[in-house]
Amino acid sequence: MAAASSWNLISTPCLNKAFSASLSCRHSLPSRLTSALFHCGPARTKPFIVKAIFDVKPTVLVAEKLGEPGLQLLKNFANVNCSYNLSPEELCTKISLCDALIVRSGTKVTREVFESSSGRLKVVGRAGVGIDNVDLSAATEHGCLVVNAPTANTIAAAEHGIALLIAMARNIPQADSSIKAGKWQRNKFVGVSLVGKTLAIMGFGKVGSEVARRAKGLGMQVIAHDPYAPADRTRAIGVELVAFDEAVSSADFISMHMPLTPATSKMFNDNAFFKMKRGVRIVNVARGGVIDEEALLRALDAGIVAQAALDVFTEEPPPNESKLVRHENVTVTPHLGATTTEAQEGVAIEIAEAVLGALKGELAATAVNAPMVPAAVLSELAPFAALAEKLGRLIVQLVAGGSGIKSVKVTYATTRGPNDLDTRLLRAMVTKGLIEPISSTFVNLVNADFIAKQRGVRITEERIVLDGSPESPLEYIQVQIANVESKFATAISETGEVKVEGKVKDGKPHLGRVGSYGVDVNLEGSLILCRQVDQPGIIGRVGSILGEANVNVSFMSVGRTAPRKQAVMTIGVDDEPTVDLLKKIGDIPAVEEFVFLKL
Ligand SMILES: NC(=O)C1=CN([C@@H]2O[C@H](COP(=O)(O)OP(=O)(O)OC[C@H]3O[C@@H](n4cnc5c(N)ncnc54)[C@H](O)[C@@H]3O)[C@@H](O)[C@H]2O)C=CC1
Ligand SMILES: O=C(O)C(=O)COP(=O)(O)O
Repeated sequence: MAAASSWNLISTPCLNKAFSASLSCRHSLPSRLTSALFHCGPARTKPFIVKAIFDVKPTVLVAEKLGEPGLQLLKNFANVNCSYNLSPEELCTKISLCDALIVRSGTKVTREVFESSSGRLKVVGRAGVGIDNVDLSAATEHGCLVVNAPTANTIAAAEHGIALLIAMARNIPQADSSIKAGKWQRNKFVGVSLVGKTLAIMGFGKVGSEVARRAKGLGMQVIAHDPYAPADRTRAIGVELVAFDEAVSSADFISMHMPLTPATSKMFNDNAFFKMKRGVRIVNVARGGVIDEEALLRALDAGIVAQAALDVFTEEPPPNESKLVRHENVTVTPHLGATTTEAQEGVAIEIAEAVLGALKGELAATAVNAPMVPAAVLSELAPFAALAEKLGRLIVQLVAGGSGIKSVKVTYATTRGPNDLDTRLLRAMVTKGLIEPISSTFVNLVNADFIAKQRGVRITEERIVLDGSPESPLEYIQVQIANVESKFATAISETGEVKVEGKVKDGKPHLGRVGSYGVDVNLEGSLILCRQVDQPGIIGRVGSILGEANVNVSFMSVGRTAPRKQAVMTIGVDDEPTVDLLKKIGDIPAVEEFVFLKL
């Protein structure tokens, strides 16, 4: 049966030259999958679009054991090739014939895998949560979507954490081995009680919070450390959010539940063990790499750590001779956190649906590097998406710190009815533009809403319906932030919000209004916005200050209320002016205020 599908991906890659070149070539593939790839622009903030038409069934390579219900779903739509235990070379060979790949934690999806796919691989499905075994940058650079199954194994992992906690505290694995070896050692295996003890949950996400709930049920005092968790979420289940040092120094038990990232890699090192209570007990069902395993061994030998229970290891499987694994105070399981019948069925269905949805061009809710949107919507909205992001990026820089951004309104002026204008992409792009300059978290189009919510930013949308031909999806987009001060008072509208408005002009994002002032500039490079008394010579003076400092002006526009009253000058600059240079502009007597903005 022929399955036709169009496939589209928006992302924000750092495009290098080689990548640009590889994106713009056409691939001639055995499955008659044709792909056309084109850029909307070279910058990392601009989306790129991938479109592929399947005229035969897509092929899905399942490289690790997946639950049967998921396999059945896949088989209804795709050719499914289950090949387990592939060597890295075998995976690279097979991948060039596959449109999607499904893995668990045991397969490393490296840059070489994406390179070997020669552009055919469109989706990688991680049948589980942690995506540290997938090279996300390489995936994005190769226009490949990565989706995961973030919810179905939460309870299994939390239950395994609790199982390890109790088994460790009561020496169950050691006692089991002892009795099977023909011994009866009732005095050797004296355990420790959990009730009343302090458990520090490191990483208060889905698994961490479920472990916390269960530990409270066991009568433990639970504290948590998570730099990104909102305090009201921890408070809701009676858990106190504390700093890292406080968590590790006051805990009797520590349980890891953060992802493995460059920031969490070897977070538990000699320094961290040094701060811990003597006799602390550690559980790790997150990732081996969050612990410096050699440091843990030292801490065990020194008696700082009394016991450890580990489901995960830096290298899996760990070397046979691993001193850590063989340590008498260490309990180990072979990465079993997600391995229950229920979780594996759930994960298989969750990942099969995500991969199939992606192959069909649907918006992927569990995308970890980029979302998918229908082809037609995407190509039509691409320039407006770039505009939306630029407006977000611009307005957030106009806000003066202190009061926090809580309420953002995005207004779309359109001739289209609600069913003919899908604004999800535009809202996500405004959000991305708003959040990225103020957040250390990487924001992609999928997590943008979530991160905004996490930061307490409410984004509302409104339409202004215009008369006219619905040929163009939008006339203009307005973004307003209420209840904040502005660094540039001119940006405050008559109704008191910081406001910017833009449109797409000649296919490019264009700024049309700042506060109540009309302006007329392309949204590219960097901008100086300057309000001055409208009088002869100001433009020339600003121009020569910039010129003398070798700052190249790309464009300039002036909007004014009335002759000789106030005017707003917008200057596009190719180079970043120094603070001293900006001060010179500010020192011009007619200049009332100015702001420098990076787009
Ligand atoms: N052993 C197993 O079989 C399983 C292991 N896992 C591991 O558990 C991890 C957590 O899973 P979920 O709870 O579903 O993910 P999640 O994304 O819901 O939670 C992760 C939490 O870690 C926090 N975090 C990030 N950086 C941190 C840092 N530097 N310090 C403290 N907290 C930090 C995040 O803010 C987030 O709240 C996964 O990334 C995966 O590696 C998950 C499922 C099964
Ligand atoms: O979901 C996760 O992050 C896990 O660690 C589970 O891994 P697995 O799918 O069992 O190899």
